[in-house]
Amino acid sequence: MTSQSPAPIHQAVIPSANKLIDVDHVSVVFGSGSQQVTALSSVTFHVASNEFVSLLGPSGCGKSTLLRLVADLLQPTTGSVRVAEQEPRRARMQRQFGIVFQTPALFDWRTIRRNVELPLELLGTPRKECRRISDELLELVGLTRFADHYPWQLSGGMQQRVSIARALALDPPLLLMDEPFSALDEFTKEKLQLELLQIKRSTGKTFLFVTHSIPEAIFLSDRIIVLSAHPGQVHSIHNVHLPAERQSELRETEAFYQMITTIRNCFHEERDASNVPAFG
Ligand SMILES: Nc1ncnc2c1ncn2[C@@H]1O[C@H](COP(=O)(O)OP(=O)(O)OP(=O)(O)O)[C@@H](O)[C@H]1O
Repeated sequence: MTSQSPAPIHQAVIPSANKLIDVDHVSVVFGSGSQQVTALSSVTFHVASNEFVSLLGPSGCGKSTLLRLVADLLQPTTGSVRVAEQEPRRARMQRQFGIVFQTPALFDWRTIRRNVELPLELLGTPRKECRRISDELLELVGLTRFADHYPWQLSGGMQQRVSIARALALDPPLLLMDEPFSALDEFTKEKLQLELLQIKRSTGKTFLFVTHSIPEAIFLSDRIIVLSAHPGQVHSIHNVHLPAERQSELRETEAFYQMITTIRNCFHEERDASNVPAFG
């Protein structure tokens, strides 16, 4: 759907106390003069506690910019962002969220265990407590027997599991993930997607997940926010009406294919309207 005929945006009315993330008419403009880029224009959406929400869209539509706003790595030009009813800066200081980036960014000279324990160490957590928490998290991500290995001894998928465990170390209610699986092969990617859903079930965390993969967004999410580019805007918001318990077989079902078609059509409309490829 084009900016001339905006898609209906289906947002359930949620009391503000239940909005873990509240993005309200946010615009972001980078640079000035002839270098000026409007990365986001009047973007509004929320994420409720316990939801898994994906930001989906073509390269350059502003997905990472949105995640950075929520993570207090960037300020909006106009509009407001609230996380747990507070400014992102306060939310960060209160450790309301953990972040996982596309590249794991682990410290090569620290063991896996000590990478996971780093945020706890920085807070002065007693040794025994660090150990108890890292034991739990390494078990959660299936890396108990690699605790004393170093990052360079692990595969890319295992390294990304470590960065998920590290993001969970301070037990934040919210995980922000910026294309965490996009550098991995298809098999590892699908395995980690299943594991992430298992982590969501066992921890009850809330997720804001950036991806440009339609099947990934559908498999993982409760809701998908489709963004259009130039400038980045909310194109449409889709509830994913698939079973809460998701297994690999789901990817082969009619309902899954149908959802892929629905979302792909959003991008075809966008491309037809602008006459440029909408999705790389
Ligand atoms: N620091 C910056 N200075 C200038 N322009 C920027 C800056 N950061 C992002 N942009 C521009 O803002 C737009 C949105 O970028 P962003 O990285 O958020 O998109 P994206 O959807 O995450 O893309 P990708 O999927 O390729 O990572 C792009 O046009 C980008 O070039």
